[in-house]
Amino acid sequence: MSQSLVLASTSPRRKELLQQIGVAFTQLSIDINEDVALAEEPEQYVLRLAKEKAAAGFGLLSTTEKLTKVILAADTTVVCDGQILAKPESLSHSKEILTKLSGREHIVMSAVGLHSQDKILQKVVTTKVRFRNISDAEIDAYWHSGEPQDKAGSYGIQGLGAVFVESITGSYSNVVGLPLCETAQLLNQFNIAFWQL
Ligand SMILES: Cc1cn([C@H]2C[C@H](O)[C@@H](COP(=O)(O)OP(=O)(O)OP(=O)(O)O)O2)c(=O)[nH]c1=O
Repeated sequence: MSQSLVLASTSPRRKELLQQIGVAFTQLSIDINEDVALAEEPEQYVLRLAKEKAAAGFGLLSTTEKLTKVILAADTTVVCDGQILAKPESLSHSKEILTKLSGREHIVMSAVGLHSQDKILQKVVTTKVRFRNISDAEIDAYWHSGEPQDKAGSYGIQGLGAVFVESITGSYSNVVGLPLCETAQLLNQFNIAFWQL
C-alpha cells in the first residue's frame, strides 16, 4: 500500500526544507513538553524529542490513516560546552546565550524521526558552527529584530543571524532544522518519493 507523508511540526523552516526537496506532504501541529530530563545528554535529548513528536503526531491519526501515513518530526538544539541552549525566554536569556557563542565554535544537533504503523526510524546529525565576536549592542539590536525568539541558540543562520557565522562544518539544512541528506535517506526506507523518484 502506498504511504503518504505528514509533517508533525509548526516550524515554517521544516516545511520549507521539505518543500525544497520536492516531497508531497500534509502538516499537523503537535505540542509536547520539551524540558530536558535529569542528566540527559544532548544527543539523547534531541533523539527523544524527535521520537516523542513523531509518536504524538501518529497518535493524532485515525485508525485508517495509521495504515497509510508516515509521520515525520524533528528537533533541533544548540550545544556549547556540553550545555543545551534552548530557545531564549527573554532579552537577558538571549544575551546569555549569544555571549556564550560569541567568538567560538558550537554544535547544532538535529534529530529526525519517522513513524509509521510498521516501523520507527531516527537519525541525529551534528554540524559545527563558528561565530565571530558579537557585541552587546548587536545582541540588543538582533533581539529587537524578532528573529531569535523562536530559535534554538537564539539565532537563525538562514536570516539576519548569518552575519555572525564565520564558518560551518557539516550540513547547513541541519542547522536550519532538518538535515535533508539524511531525511531523504530515511524517506527512501518508507518508500516516500522526493524529487529524484
Ligand atoms: C540554530 C537554528 C535554529 N533554528 C530553529 C529550527 C527550529 O525550528 C528551532 C528549534 O526548535 P524545535 O523545538 O526544534 O522546533 P520548533 O519548536 O520550531 O518546531 P516543532 O517542534 O513544531 O517542529 O530553531 C533556525 O531556524 N535556524 C538556526 O540557525
